[in-house]
Amino acid sequence: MKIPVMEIFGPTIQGEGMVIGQKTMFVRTGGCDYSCSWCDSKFTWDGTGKSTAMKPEEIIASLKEIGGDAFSHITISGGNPALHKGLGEFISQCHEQGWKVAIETQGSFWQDWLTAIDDVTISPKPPSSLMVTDFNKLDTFMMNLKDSHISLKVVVFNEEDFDFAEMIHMRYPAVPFYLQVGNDDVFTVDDQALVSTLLTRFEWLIDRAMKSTIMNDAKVLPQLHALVWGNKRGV
Ligand SMILES: C[S@@+](CC[C@H](N)C(=O)[O-])C[C@H]1O[C@@H](n2cnc3c(N)ncnc32)[C@H](O)[C@@H]1O
Ligand SMILES: Nc1nc2[nH]cc(C(=O)O)c2c(=O)[nH]1
Ligand code: SF4
Ligand SMILES: [Mg+2]
Repeated sequence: MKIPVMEIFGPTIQGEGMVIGQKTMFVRTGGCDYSCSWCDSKFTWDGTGKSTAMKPEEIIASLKEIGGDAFSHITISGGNPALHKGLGEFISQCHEQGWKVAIETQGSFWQDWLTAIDDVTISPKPPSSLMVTDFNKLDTFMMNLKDSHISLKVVVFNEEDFDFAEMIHMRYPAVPFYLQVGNDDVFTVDDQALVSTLLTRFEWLIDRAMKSTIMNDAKVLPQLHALVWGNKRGV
């Protein structure tokens, strides 16, 4: 089964969440069932980017061509990679290569292959995204992954988003929880100004989390790749 691939890149570091700093290759699929106002990867779903339909073995070959032997971890992102049934075969083939596989998804769409993933990041969307979470779907999604290595990651832009993050953490208290700084200027090429803004937002998010008794065991992180490379793609 073919998979729509927008880009394959790396090795680079995972800049976000539960395995931040991990050396990894990225496979970014096309298409999303959401349309977040501040999505930093809009080209995967707004028609401005072009995908290539690839078989699992073609993606494996491309990863080897681009990354050589200098990696052992793959991160699948998008778009929403969970829209693509064909990724199941790709994940098996990665494991046959001895690679670990991580995924970034928002928890809106289930695939049975999700239980085969080594690191699952689920990122429900706060009010500022203008998306509305279907909690029936998310509850089932979380239940299905109860024996997996998972985490929740909520992007926060404002106080209302923080309240949403607290609600999500309370709903799934046993799941490792990450707060992530929102980038509200995903097109600027002025890296210095962007980094300065992001660090100010990071400081605000740290302060806010420190005041919250609900966030006593949360982790607060920036997008490390944005601090290093700004809005550059393919890093
Ligand atoms: C581009 S999304 C792709 C995966 C999946 N659709 C999702 O949203 O989880 C990857 C991660 O980037 C986060 N993200 C997207 N736009 C962002 C922004 N402007 N600032 C901070 N994080 C952002 C998402 O919340 C998600 O955790
Ligand atoms: N370095 C790096 N880390 C990331 N973590 C999540 C990413 C994503 O776009 O899903 C991403 C990305 O695009 N680059
Ligand atoms: S769910 Fe993820 S890829 Fe889809 S629009 Fe939102 S941030 Fe972008
Ligand atoms: Mg990104």
